[in-house]
Amino acid sequence: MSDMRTIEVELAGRPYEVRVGPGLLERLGAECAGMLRKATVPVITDAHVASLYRGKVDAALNAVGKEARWLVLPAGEQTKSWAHLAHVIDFLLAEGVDRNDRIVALGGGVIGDLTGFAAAILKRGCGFVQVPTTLLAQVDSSVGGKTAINVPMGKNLVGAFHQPALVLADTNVLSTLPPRELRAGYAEVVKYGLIDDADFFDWCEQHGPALLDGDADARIEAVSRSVAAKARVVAADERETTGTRALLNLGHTFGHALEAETGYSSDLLHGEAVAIGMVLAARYSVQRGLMEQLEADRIAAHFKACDMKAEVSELGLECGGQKLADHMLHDKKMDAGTLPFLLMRGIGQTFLARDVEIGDVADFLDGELRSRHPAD
Ligand SMILES: NC(=O)c1ccc[n+]([C@@H]2O[C@H](COP(=O)([O-])OP(=O)(O)OC[C@H]3O[C@@H](n4cnc5c(N)ncnc54)[C@H](O)[C@@H]3O)[C@@H](O)[C@H]2O)c1
Ligand SMILES: O=C(O)C(=O)C[C@@H](O)[C@H](O)[C@H](O)COP(=O)(O)O
Ligand SMILES: [Zn+2]
Repeated sequence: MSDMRTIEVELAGRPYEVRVGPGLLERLGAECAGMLRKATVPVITDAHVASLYRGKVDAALNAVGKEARWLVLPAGEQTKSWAHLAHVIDFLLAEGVDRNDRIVALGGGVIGDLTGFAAAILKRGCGFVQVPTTLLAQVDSSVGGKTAINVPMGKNLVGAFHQPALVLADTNVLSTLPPRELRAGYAEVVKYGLIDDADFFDWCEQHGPALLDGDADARIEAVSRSVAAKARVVAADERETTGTRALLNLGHTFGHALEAETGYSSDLLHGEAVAIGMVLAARYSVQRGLMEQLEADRIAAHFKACDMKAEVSELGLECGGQKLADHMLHDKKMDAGTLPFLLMRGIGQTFLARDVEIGDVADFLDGELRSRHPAD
């Protein structure tokens, strides 16, 4: 398979591989055969993914003498909940899963985050394999071991760091992903360019539209470059203690507040919120005199060129800036009453600022919620 790429996540004593390329799903059994100790393999997925890929996964496991045992959950962000976590745990216990077994998370970030969290707490931790099927999950959520559910107080507020044993990202499955989901995932691709790789942002400007239109090579390139970027950050700061991993949160303090305000509904997908959040982070950086207006305009223009929303004013929210700022107080980066914030000195120059006043962010958001930008 010449298009196959392997990226290693180098964690001391616990390294694992992320394999990226077309056709990995058909080879699922063979790719992880050495890790599957029993004849049955629990596979957690959602209803959309099951309807598309259950047959392929059954065949791939049968080919190595294994049988998939399925738990099919409803699709969507609301599934990252206490109720579904309990459902997964009860299923795994009924399946007799031991600590040394590996369970499979087949789906997008919702299934990966939920299954990963269940794996973290089942018998104090069992192994799991991530088989991400959305662009977002392939470039971001399947790698790095952040697992979580949402609670009424906020996004991902209950979870654990628990690394997968292996990640298999079959880029062919992206062909069935709805265009809106593809674009949401693409926001997290652009994020890596904005954090510390201006050349990759240039690449996104050149190849992003083709990637979204179905260019298979561009997809493999984007997934593997994104995974390599994330793997470097995770290896440097696995548990987000030094500030390095916090860079991956660019746009998320704004984004999570928008998701909370829209009730984690399908009106606003995580990646859509992050795209708008990164534009807001860039504009707030401009307002603070850190970044050139032209650079922030370039980011918003790129999302618009990809038929993505870049303006918070387009969401039609009825709240003011203070309400969004209130959601931010539940951000996991909160530290003794202050909120470290990801700001930018330019494209590829993101940093963690520790002197941001929440009231100032609320005022800035008031302006953005009402504003129409010149490129609109
Ligand atoms: N753990 C992390 O580091 C991390 C990183 C980024 C995002 N996240 C989390 O990931 C979640 C979002 O993940 P997502 O965008 O993958 O959403 P998702 O899991 O809800 O998947 C999006 C939709 O696509 C469908 N789908 C999945 N694969 C498909 C395919 N190949 N073809 C057709 N349809 C398919 C799903 O059924 C679902 O309806 C959020 O909860 C976010 O917080 C976590
Ligand atoms: O892996 C990370 O670290 C990230 O921050 C990746 C984000 O894209 C992702 O949405 C993550 O779940 C957000 O983390 P949180 O700690 O803010 O919930
Ligand atoms: Zn994210």
